[in-house]
Amino acid sequence: MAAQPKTPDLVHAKGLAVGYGADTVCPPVDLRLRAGQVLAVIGPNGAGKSTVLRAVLGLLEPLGGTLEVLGREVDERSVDFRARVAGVLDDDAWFPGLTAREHLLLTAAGHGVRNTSTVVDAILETFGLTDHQHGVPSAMSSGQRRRLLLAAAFVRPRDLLVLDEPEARLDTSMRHALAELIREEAAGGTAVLLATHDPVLLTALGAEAVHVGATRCTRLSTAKAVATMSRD
Ligand SMILES: Nc1ncnc2c1ncn2[C@@H]1O[C@H](COP(=O)(O)OP(=O)(O)OP(=O)(O)O)[C@@H](O)[C@H]1O
Repeated sequence: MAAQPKTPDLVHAKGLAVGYGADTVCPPVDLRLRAGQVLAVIGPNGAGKSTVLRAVLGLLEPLGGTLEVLGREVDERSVDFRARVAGVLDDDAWFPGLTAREHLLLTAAGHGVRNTSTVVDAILETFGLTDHQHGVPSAMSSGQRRRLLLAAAFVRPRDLLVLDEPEARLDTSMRHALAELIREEAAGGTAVLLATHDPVLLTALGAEAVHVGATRCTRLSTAKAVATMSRD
């Protein structure tokens, strides 16, 4: 029987040290994430989860160890990286004069999506934003803006989706919908790396997790991760 081709890791970090200036914020972390997998990063407030995600997105230089995304050193300015990696961090940055719909159209068109109008209509519906599509983000609630940020990541092509606490500010029904969307992402072959504080989301995803602790980072099964979350 012919050997199965090895699926390359979309994210592969070994002894990755992250931080600000010369100071690391957490112990070194190992990450391995393949196409179609979901991996959570968990840990208490201030543990360093967002900082790890920022490094994976190429927004922070690693301070040590190795980090490869899409099989090579991270270069967030490369066309390939920008085309294939979508990230949602906890930062709202909007064009003040553009509506929700216009933001999504711009994102989709900028990433070469065809039939942008149809695609955007569907995403607006998915994220419950159809009735708010003609409003500007500054006139939306914080939860609606959060939905829009997430929608912008789902409206464009992606092989790797990096989400920082995607559950934040979402109501219960949107959280359920989000779990389903992430499951569909993985089923479609996208790799999903997410920081989360939500054991319900983690359980719904059945995802393994890397726990960022004070003295070490540990890869855990879903059940162990949920138990650990209750102690953080
Ligand atoms: N821009 C920055 N400059 C310097 N230190 C920072 C900066 N951003 C975050 N930190 C510090 O780095 C540490 C890790 O922060 P980080 O945001 O990665 O934690 P987190 O695990 O994502 O926390 P939370 O669960 O609260 O979102 C914290 O001590 C924080 O104060």
